[in-house]
Amino acid sequence: MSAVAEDRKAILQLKPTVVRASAGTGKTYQLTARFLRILLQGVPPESVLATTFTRKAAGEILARVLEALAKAADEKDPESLNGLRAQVDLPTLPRAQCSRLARDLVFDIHRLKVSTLDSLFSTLARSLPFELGLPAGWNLTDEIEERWLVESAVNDLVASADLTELRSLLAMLSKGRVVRSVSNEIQRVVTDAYAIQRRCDPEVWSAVRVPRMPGTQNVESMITDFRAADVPQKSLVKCLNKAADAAEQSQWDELAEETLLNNIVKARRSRTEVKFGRSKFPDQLNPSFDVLLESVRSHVLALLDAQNRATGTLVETFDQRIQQMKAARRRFSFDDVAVRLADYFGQFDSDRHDAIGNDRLDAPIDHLLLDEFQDTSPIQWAVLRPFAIHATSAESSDDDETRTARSFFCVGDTKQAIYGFRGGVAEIFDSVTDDLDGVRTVEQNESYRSSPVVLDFVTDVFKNLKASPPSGAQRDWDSDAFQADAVRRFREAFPPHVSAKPNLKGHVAIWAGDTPESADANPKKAQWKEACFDAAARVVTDLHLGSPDRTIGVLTRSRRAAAEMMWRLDGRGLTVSQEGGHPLTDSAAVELVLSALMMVEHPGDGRWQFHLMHSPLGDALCDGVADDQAIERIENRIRQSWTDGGLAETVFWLCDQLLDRCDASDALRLKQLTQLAASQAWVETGRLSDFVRLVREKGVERPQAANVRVMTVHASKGLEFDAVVLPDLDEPLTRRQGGCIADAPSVTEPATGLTRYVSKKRRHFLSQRWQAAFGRCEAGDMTEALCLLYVAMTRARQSLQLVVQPKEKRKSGSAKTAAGLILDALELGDVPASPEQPVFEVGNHQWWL
Ligand SMILES: Nc1ncnc2c1ncn2[C@@H]1O[C@H](COP(=O)(O)OP(=O)(O)OP(=O)(O)O)[C@@H](O)[C@H]1O
Repeated sequence: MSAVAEDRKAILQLKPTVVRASAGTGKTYQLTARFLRILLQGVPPESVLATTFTRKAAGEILARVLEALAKAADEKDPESLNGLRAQVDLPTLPRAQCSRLARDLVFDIHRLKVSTLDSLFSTLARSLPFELGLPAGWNLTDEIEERWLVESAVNDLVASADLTELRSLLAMLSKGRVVRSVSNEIQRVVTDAYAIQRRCDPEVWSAVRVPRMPGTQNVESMITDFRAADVPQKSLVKCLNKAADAAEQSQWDELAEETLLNNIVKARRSRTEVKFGRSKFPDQLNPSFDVLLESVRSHVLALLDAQNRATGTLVETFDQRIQQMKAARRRFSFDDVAVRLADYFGQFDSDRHDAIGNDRLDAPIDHLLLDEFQDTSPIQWAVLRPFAIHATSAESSDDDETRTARSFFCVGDTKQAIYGFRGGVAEIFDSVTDDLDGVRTVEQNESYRSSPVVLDFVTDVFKNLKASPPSGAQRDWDSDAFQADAVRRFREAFPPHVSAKPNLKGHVAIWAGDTPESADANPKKAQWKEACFDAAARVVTDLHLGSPDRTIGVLTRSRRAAAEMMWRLDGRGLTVSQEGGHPLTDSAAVELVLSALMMVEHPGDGRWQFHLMHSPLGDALCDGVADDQAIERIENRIRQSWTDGGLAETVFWLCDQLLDRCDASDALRLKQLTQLAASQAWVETGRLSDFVRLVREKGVERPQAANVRVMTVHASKGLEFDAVVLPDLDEPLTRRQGGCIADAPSVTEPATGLTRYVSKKRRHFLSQRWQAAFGRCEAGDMTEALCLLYVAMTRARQSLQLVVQPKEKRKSGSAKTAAGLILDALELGDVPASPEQPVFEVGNHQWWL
C-alpha cells in the first residue's frame, strides 16, 4: 500500500490524527469522510463535534455530509453509493444503512454538531453562566455593536475623567505630540492594546528596562569634548557642535534619530569601522560618544516606559468601563466569552479537563474534528484543549480497526495562516502533537484541485523565493533580516506540489499594466495601480468571453481594490457577483428611506427634507398633496409609526411605499434593509441616527449567481475557481507602523511583556530581548503575507493570471511586494509595459477547450 493510501486508511480507522496538507489536497473532503465514517459506525451524532471558523465553512461540511448520504441512498444513483463506499473505505456499505442514517439525521438535524468556534463557545458559555460571571439573559454583540460600545466607553471615560489627569496621560501616550481629538486618540490606543492585554498581568507594561542617565559631570565633559574636538572635516565639527548644543539643553529626543548616532551604533554592532562620511570616526571621541548614546538611550527608553505604563493604566480603566457597560446591557462579544471560558478552564489540572466541558453539554464530545486549525488563537485553543484531551485519552489509544469510543482529527495548513490579525497563531498547530498523547501526523501535497501547470508555477515561485539580506549577512537587530529569515523558512519548508489530475489543462500568465498617461514625468502611485486594475479588467473580460461557463475569481488584498475591480467590470457590461458584503447604501432606494428617518431625527435640517421631497418616496408619503404642510405631515406620520410600532415596523412601512417603484436590484436591498431593522433590536434603545449609521457601516452581501466573482483573498479561503485573476500584487507585503508588541515565553502563553511600537530608526536603543520581539513580530507579518499570496494562487483550478506594474531593470532580492517576489523567483528583471502580450506565460492559453 502506498504511503498516501496508508495515511488515508489510518484517518478512516479513526486513529488520533493531525493532517497537515497543502491547498486543494482534500482536507475538507477527508474531514467529511471521517465524519461520515464515525456516523456510519453507529456513533450517536451528538457525541461528534466538527468545528471550523466561518458559518459558510460549517454549512459546507454539513451540506457535504447530508448530500453524500442522500445521494448514496438514491437507488437510481449507484455511482454515488460507490463513491461514498470509497470515500469512507467501507466497500460493502449497504444502501439501506445510508438511507436510514440520512433519514434519522434529517428528522433530528439538531443532533449534528457542525459549528463555528464562536457558536460552540456561546453554547458552552450558556451552560456555564454562573461560573463565567455572565448575567441571566445575556446576548452576543456583533462587530458593529462592539465598535459602538468601544466608542461609548471611550466617550464616557473622557467625560468623567479628571481633565488634567487625562491630558497628562495623553501627553505620555502621544509622547508630547499634539492630539487633535482626545477620544480618537484614546480609541486608537485602546483598539491597539485591548485584545492583547486582556489575559495578562497588569505588570506586563513595565517590562522595558530604563538604563540610568549618565551623571551631570560626564554629560558636561562630553559637551566640552565635542566642542573642542580637533577634527579635519568641517561637517563633523558642525555635527558635533549641534550635538553639544542639543545635549546642553537636554534635547535628547531630537538626537535620537540623528544619522551620526545611528551610523555609529550600526557600525559598532556589525563590528565594522565607524565612519563619518567617507572618513574614519575619530577614536578619541568614542568615550564621549558613549555618554551621548547612553543619555539618548536613557531618555528614549524612559519615554517609552512612561508611554507603556500610561497605556496599561488607560486600558485597565477602559476595561472596567466597557465591562460595566456590557454587564448593564447584558451584551458581550465573542472575545469576552472566549476569554472567560479560557480563564475558567485554565483553573483546572489537565486530569480534570476531561470532565469540565463535557459535563455541561447535552452529551460528551467523544469525537472531535477541527478544521482550518492553523487559524486557531491561543485563547481558542485553551478552550478546545480539554475536549481534545478527552478525545485523545486512553480509550482511543488502542489500535483497533473498529474503534468507535473516542477519536481526534485536526486538519490545517500553516501555509494558509491568514488570520493573525484576528489572533490566529499557526505555531499552535505545530505544538498539538507534543501537547496531546498518541497523535500521528499525516502530510499531503497532492492536489485534487489544480492542474499541473498551475501547481508547477506555484512550486516554482515559492521554492525560489529570494531573501535579502542573505543569511550570512544576518544582523540580529535589523527587521529586514528577520523578514528575510521568514522568507527563507517559508521557502525551505515549502513542499513541492503535485497534481492528482495530470491531464488537466492549465495556463499561467503574467501581464504588465500600461504605463499611465500622466501630465508629469512620474505618474503617481494611484495611477500605476489604476493601470493594473484596467489591465486586470481586460484579462477578466477576455477570459469570460472565451469561456463564459467557467468560473473566474478576481481576488484582491483589500475591499477597496475589490470595489475598484467591481466598478471596472460592471463598466464593461459583465455580470459580476461581489462577495464579502457592502453597505446597503449602494442602493438609491435605501438612501431615501434613511433620509426619511433622518428627517424625523433632525427636523430642522433641510438636506433630508430636500432629498425626500424630490423623490418617489416623498410623492408616496404626501399622498399627492405637496402643499406647504406636507413635510410636517410626513414627519408626524413617521414619528407616530416609530412611537407606536418601533423601528422595524417603520422601516418596513417606508420600504413598502417604494417597492413597486423600483427595480429588482433596489427591491432586494430594501428587503435586506427591513431584515436588518428587524434583527438589530439593540439599536431600538438608541436613536434613529444609530440605525442609519449601522446601515452605512454594515456590509450585507448581494447574492447574485454569476461566473465572475470579485472578493478579497480572505473571503476566498476554502473556495476554488476555474480561473483566478490577481490584480493588486504591487501593494506592500507588510506595513506595520504602530500598535503593540508582545513578548511571550511561548505561542500559547500570555505575554510577559508588552510595549508600544517603536519606529525602525529608534529600535537599536531597545535591549536584545525587545529587538528580538519586534523582529519576531515583523517576521510573522512577512509569513502571513506569503500565506496570503499562497492562498490566492492556489484557488485556481486551471488558469492563473497575475497583473503587475511594468518596470525596467528591477533590482532583484529585496522585494517588498508580492509582484517583486514572484518576478525575482522567476528571474524576470525587466517587465516592460505590454498590455496586449503577457510578459511571462506557460501552458495552454485556451485551457477551457
Ligand atoms: N480523494 C479525493 N478524490 C477526489 N476528489 C477529491 C479528493 N479530495 C479532494 N477532492 C476534491 O478536490 C477539491 C479540493 O478539496 P478540498 O476543498 O477538500 O481541499 P482543501 O485541502 O480543503 O483545500 P484548501 O486548503 O485549499 O481549502 C474539491 O473539489 C474536492 O471535491
